Amino acid sequence: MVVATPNPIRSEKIRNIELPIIDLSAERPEVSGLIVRACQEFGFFKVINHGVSQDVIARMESQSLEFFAKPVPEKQLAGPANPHGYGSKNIGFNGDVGEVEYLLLSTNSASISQMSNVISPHDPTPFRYGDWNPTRYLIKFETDLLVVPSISCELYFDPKLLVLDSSAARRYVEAVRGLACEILELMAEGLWVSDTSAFSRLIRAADSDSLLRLNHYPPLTEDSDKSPSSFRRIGFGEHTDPQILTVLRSNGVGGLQISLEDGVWIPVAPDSSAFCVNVGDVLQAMTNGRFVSVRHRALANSYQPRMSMAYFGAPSLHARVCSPPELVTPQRPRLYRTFTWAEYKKAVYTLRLGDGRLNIFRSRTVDEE
Ligand SMILES: C=C1C[C@]23C[C@@]1(O)CC[C@H]2[C@@]12CC[C@H](O)[C@@](C)(C(=O)O1)[C@H]2[C@@H]3C(=O)O
Ligand SMILES: O=C(O)CCC(=O)C(=O)O
Ligand SMILES: [Fe+2]
Repeated sequence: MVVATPNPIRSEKIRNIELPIIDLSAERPEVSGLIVRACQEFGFFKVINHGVSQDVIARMESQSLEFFAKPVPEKQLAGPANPHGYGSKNIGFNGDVGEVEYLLLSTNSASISQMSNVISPHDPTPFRYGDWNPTRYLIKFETDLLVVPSISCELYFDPKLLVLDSSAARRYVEAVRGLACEILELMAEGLWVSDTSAFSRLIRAADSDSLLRLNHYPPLTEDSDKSPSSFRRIGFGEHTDPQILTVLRSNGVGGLQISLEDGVWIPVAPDSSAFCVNVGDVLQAMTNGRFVSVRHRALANSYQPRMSMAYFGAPSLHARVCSPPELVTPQRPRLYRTFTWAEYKKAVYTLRLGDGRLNIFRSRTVDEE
């Protein structure tokens, strides 16, 4: 007798709620008020009229598509993800898996431009510094794909970024970082924090630890198991984003879901004119719990490939995370102790994808501070 196993995803409750869509071209006080409300209620919202040029987005999307369309052995030259680089199915270092392949890149502009200076298509003697190292990386300039040895030298750089046209990636990162800073300043204004750069300053820092992640969720293949249980697959399991703010775009294929109450998932409709923005753990801590870092996940579509591009705005490793004074009051005592992003990141990478980490940083009692 064949016993049908219920698909855990299918039996979950799904509720259709439209996330707030905030028009950034509206009046500033109105926009900041709407953003604050969305971050308190949902931790997620969409922005339209965001000012990021369609051309910058289109170039980055086509780079991303081009990368994922390459044969696996070529993509693997940019791996393994440790944590930066190309990864497939394995997420992080603690056994998490999903139906996703990805490229995780540091956005540290100093390191990118150092590398571009070292390897320049117009420079007849491109490799000027350091000793040769046998590791091979894919380096792409304009339309040429070269496989060259990387160099190990005292300058820090992330050669894996160069699997993409570095100018497309740099422009995209600059544009989304600008958008993230604008949103963080609107948040500070809406919360009546007098230092309106208190949040944005952290991701503007030249040594900020921000990341760009390109995710590709392949559909089922011709020879895949077509039983009902294989139809809706977990692409990226449930988690919260550890950083300050995430700015995400996807192609027209849905899959992102957020969880507001236990067991109820809310699908986020794909929208090519919008960016989806969400509060990260560090912003929950910095707002002293006013804003919520909400659990979310991505399902892989059975028929169409989903692609998403996420910018994670993070502080620099040594930056201290604490709430501005206006957000700590006798009625709302400090919820989290001060910590550095390096400390938090260490906890993130020690734990599993779905583990909560902010609780480790809760203030014990006000007296202990
Ligand atoms: C399993 C893991 C992957 C992750 C680091 C972690 O140990 C727990 C958090 C994961 C996450 C989720 C949001 C981002 O995609 C990410 C880059 C991050 O900062 O935290 C990933 C990490 C990763 O894939 O390296
Ligand atoms: O692909 C998506 O829509 C979500 C990806 C995500 O949550 C992440 O990369 O942290
Ligand atoms: Fe996420």
